[in-house]
Amino acid sequence: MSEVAVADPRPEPAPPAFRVTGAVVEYDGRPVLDGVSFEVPRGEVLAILGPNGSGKSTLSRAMLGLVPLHRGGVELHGVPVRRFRQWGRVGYVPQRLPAGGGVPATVREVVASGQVARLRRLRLPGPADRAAVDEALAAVGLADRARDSVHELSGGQQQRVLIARALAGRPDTFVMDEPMAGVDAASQRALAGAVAELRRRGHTVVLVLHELGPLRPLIQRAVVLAHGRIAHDGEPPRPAGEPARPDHDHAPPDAGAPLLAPAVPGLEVPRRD
Ligand SMILES: Nc1ncnc2c1ncn2[C@@H]1O[C@H](COP(=O)(O)OP(=O)(O)OP(=O)(O)O)[C@@H](O)[C@H]1O
Repeated sequence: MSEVAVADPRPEPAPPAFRVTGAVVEYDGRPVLDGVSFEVPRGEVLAILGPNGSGKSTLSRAMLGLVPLHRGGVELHGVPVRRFRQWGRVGYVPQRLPAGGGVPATVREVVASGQVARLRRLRLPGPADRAAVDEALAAVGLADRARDSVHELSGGQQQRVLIARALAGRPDTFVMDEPMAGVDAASQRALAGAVAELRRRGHTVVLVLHELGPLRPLIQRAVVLAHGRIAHDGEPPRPAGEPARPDHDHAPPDAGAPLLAPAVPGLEVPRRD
């Protein structure tokens, strides 16, 4: 009897959120990324670390197609970045709020702008979109600042606005470029709470960081750059003297849970009076 080919009932494993292969970026003929290859599986919280000028920001921007590669390739969710169209799945948090050319914008307006990739053309935001903005503001502890001008906020609070803007589009893949740099302690706690919630939900988060700081317990893996190359890829580096600890995975992801106040336990938001 001849054998009949039976389709494998197991679904194809999902492609990694990011696949970077032999990435080379040059400025003025000088390589600032020099053959970088790694993958970020879906649901991983990964830190890109390294000294000043090692290429961290360049790598994070190249992962989103914001910096052209001289050689190599980047795939997002299995699609070459140049052909990738599902930008509603991706939330990018740049280092700083763009100056905005003096145009006044409220916190709520900036956060709502994060939904542009999600909203189809000519469709006005509906109640679900407004609820997503409220939820994003609450997740970073800025619900009571929604009507204020972003330019009245501290640097740390503006950083929280940028994170809320990324959350508002309800993406499942985040790239955050130094979200903790120059940020006050309350905002650091708020940001760590928001990242903890993203991890709990099983989202993919890539963070460019100078140091792990309060995010340390949340980071599952670190890629350390030196002179544009990967010097380490694995367990996050521990501070000198700290013993190795067992795997610190927490509760399994829960995609249905609300992204609300528990993300920021006991947070005190500085008031502007
Ligand atoms: N647009 C640019 N034109 C020329 N050189 C650049 C440009 N952007 C970055 N560089 C250079 O590329 C190198 C890597 O910069 P990058 O910002 O990626 O490093 P980084 O590790 O993020 O540094 P930092 O921690 O200081 O932000 C640096 O030497 C930087 O001066």
